[in-house]
Amino acid sequence: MAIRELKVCLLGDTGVGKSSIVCRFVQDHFDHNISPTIGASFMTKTVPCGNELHKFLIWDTAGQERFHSLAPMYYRGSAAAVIVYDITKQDSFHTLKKWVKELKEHGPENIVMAIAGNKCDLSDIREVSIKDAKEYAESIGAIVVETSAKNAINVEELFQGISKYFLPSLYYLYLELFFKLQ
Ligand SMILES: Nc1nc2c(ncn2[C@@H]2O[C@H](COP(=O)(O)OP(=O)(O)OP(=O)(O)O)[C@@H](O)[C@H]2O)c(=O)[nH]1
Repeated sequence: MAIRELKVCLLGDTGVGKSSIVCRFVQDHFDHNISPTIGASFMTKTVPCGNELHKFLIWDTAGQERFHSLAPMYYRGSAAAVIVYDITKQDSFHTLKKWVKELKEHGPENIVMAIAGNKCDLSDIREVSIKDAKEYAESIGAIVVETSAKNAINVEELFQGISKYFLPSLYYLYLELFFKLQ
């Protein structure tokens, strides 16, 4: 099976749960006392998608403002960016919009953008509505999903959504099938 490597970076305010999403996805684990990321951290996970394997090379960046200038090192060359906000913090949704603007101005052309509204287990104290998030995502052509790293909601789906963008076109699938049948 062919392996496709996909560099993915996570961006967003400090404390929105970027590291927790990665930890849930890669290790299926949640740590209540997780420390803020310093600089960035790197993890990988390989998942099947269609007739190939996708190896995610995941760069989890630090959300604290003092690390902002490092971000281009991680989004440069990325196939996709997961931009995370906390559904209980309107400010974090504002920061997400700033990241989208930066990606559009300085990020790779055609980067796939996926928005994750994290901490959906705290939906009773939400400050950002699903409607607002969906409208915004649609306006920039991004995938959007509400996640909970804590309760393992939609984390797999978030990365599956990214994976689908990189499936070979149907044409190539048919071609492959045709030659296999010869
Ligand atoms: N209730 C709830 N808490 C969460 C969730 N995800 C993360 N947290 C908590 O939010 C806090 C921050 O999580 P992190 O994963 O460190 O956030 P981060 O975005 O990586 O933060 P930086 O590394 O500073 O950029 C921690 O106390 C987590 O336990 C979630 O889905 N639900």
